[in-house]
Amino acid sequence: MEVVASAPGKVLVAGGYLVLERPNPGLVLSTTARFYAIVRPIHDELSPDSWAWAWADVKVTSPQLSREAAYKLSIKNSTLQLTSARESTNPFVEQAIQFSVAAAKVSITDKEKKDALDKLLLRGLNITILGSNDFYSYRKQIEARGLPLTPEVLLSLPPFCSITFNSEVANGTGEICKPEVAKTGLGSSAAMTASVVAALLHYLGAVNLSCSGQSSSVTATGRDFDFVHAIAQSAHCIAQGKIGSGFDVSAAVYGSHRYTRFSPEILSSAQVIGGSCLPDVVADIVTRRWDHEKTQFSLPPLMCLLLGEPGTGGSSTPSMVGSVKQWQKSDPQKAADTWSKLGMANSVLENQLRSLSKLSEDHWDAYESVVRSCSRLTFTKWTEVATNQQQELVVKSLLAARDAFLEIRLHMREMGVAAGVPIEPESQTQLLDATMNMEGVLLAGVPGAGGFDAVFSVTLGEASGAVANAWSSVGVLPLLVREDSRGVSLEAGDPRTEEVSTAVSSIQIG
Ligand SMILES: Nc1ncnc2c1ncn2[C@@H]1O[C@H](COP(=O)(O)OP(=O)(O)OP(=O)(O)O)[C@@H](O)[C@H]1O
Ligand SMILES: C[C@@](O)(CCOP(=O)(O)O)CC(=O)O
Repeated sequence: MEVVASAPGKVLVAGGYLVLERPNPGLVLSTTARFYAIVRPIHDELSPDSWAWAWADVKVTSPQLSREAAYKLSIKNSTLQLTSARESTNPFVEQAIQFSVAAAKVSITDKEKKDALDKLLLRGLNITILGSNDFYSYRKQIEARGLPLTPEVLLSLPPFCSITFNSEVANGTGEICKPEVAKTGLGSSAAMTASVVAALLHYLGAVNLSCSGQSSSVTATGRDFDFVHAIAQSAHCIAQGKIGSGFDVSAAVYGSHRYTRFSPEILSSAQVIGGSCLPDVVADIVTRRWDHEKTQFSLPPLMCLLLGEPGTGGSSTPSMVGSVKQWQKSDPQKAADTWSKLGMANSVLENQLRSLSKLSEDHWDAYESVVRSCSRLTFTKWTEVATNQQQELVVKSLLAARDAFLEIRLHMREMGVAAGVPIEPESQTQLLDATMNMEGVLLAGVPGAGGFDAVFSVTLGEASGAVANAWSSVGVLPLLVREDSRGVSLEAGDPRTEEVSTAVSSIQIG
């Protein structure tokens, strides 16, 4: 028996910083970048005396990092004891395993099912973790080989490539920092945690994700997704050592949506965790009223999310968040004013995108013809394409979404200047302005907390190709990632064999 579950990476297109405080929403799009967790037993058979065992074997393999960690899992407490070298461990995976096993035990109360669960655990857990290439930055290697910064070069990489580490850097005190994986900022820890939790909870029989894979996770079988979310969010916060807004975990579980954060108090018991009481902590977490909100939201049809890596790297979300919070304290009036303007502009953007989705449903022909025509024109000419009332509505909404986004960018820049952090630094402003002035570009901005690391654009029709070419020509690497609104999902098998069979069938067809 083998279970494979996957969870996507995210892009926060609006609501950065504000989403940290309830009830401000964030608009988060999930992507084609996915983490996969494969769970299977270590032992085929249970030995007759196994009922007396107190510990089960756990093996975690990360082929891309050439890492393997071995543990003993306490059947009673659901806690892990490491039996291999410390270097190969990962706090997100460890917490995901402990929380999932404890959650399965808490949720399964039937005596027979409980015995079956213990038997399954005693056969050991063999967990393999794989992350799509899109989570990692290949910019430096591409540059070092003198290759062009194009999506085609990224496409030529084998799937689930080995991951290279950033070179070791000495910090100010002269000590060498642990090398870090070069990432694209899609939320690898959240996607990884959600995929491991989903695979384990399904494998252990605590949830059934099999009927939900195809449908929108925001509405599909609510209870199972909510259960995966509560466990993944708890494990992620404990592993990370802090409680963020959680939009990354939420997107990994539910897919694209409009997110309002959970109340941090929900995790108060988990924060005072002392190994042995994990089952009590999990029992508490799963009975809490999780008050995060997720409302259906995704890009309207014929719109494309594009991401680029400018390669100037270097911003750090925690310190940017810290500086913004500091500024809120030191200048509360100005901060409240900026936040209120940002909140309004975020809401206008959301409403215009919703209107566009609605227009596409109600008047598809008008919608399609306007979007296709606008995709070939700069925004200054968009009003000229409308020839009837419905088409005018589409153009009006496109332009209003653009204006709202320009306003969001303006206030994000103001906030950056006031807080002394580069939320939309000058180099990004130039790139984003140039991008927003190209044919068929609706939006271009910095995702999430902003900074130098990444840019995104939402383009109309087929315009993304020209934007990607323009980015390549100015040294911005266009990534292969697109929006995919699916959240956690069960997979038919190991994605490495899937990739091979798809490649083989495409060769045969070709
Ligand atoms: N393919 C992989 N297999 C196993 N572990 C991985 C893999 N890729 C990344 N990791 C681990 O995942 C964790 C990512 O955590 P980190 O806090 O760096 O990410 P993040 O801030 O969520 O990422 P991002 O920059 O993508 O938003 C690290 O512990 C890293 O070692
Ligand atoms: C600043 C913040 O709102 C967004 C951070 O987003 P990202 O990790 O840069 O994608 C922080 C948060 O919501 O946890």
